[in-house]
Amino acid sequence: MKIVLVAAVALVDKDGRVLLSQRPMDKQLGGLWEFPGGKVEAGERPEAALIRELKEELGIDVAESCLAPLTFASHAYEDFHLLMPLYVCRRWKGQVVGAEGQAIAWVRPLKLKDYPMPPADIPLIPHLVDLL
Ligand SMILES: Nc1nc2c([nH]c(=O)n2[C@@H]2O[C@H](COP(=O)(O)OP(=O)(O)OP(=O)(O)O)[C@@H](O)[C@H]2O)c(=O)[nH]1
Ligand SMILES: [Mg+2]
Repeated sequence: MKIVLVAAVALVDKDGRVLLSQRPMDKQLGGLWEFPGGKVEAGERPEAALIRELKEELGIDVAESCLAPLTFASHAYEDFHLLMPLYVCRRWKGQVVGAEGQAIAWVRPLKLKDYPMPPADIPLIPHLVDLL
């Protein structure tokens, strides 16, 4: 089984809300709400991948020192195994926008369950509820 490494982040605002981003309808798991991030490219560090994806997807600048590891997802999809470290970040530069046209939402931890998420993400929610 191919292991795919994806770096993701829970951006947390001053009110303790978490940012979710809606996957484009035409992609795998389209329409589901996910943590921003993406695939780590060959030779790339996960933190660098995340900083790159945050710029591309949300238009913000994040310093590596502001990425704190929280937990990870390990999930068997039909065609690959997802290994996804989840960081927490409370500081960034710029205004968070759906830079690729996607919907975004700031969500209170206890409301995360109201947003349909990929199966790999479900076990991550209690960690955020505990933290926040
Ligand atoms: N970013 C992100 N990906 C997730 C989450 N949960 C989850 O199962 N995934 C899966 O991890 C993979 C990440 O792929 P992606 O499509 O976001 O990758 P990417 O941003 O590099 O985009 P691209 O491959 O279209 O360039 C997808 O298979 C996606 O379904 C999540 O919370 N955030
Ligand atoms: Mg992505």
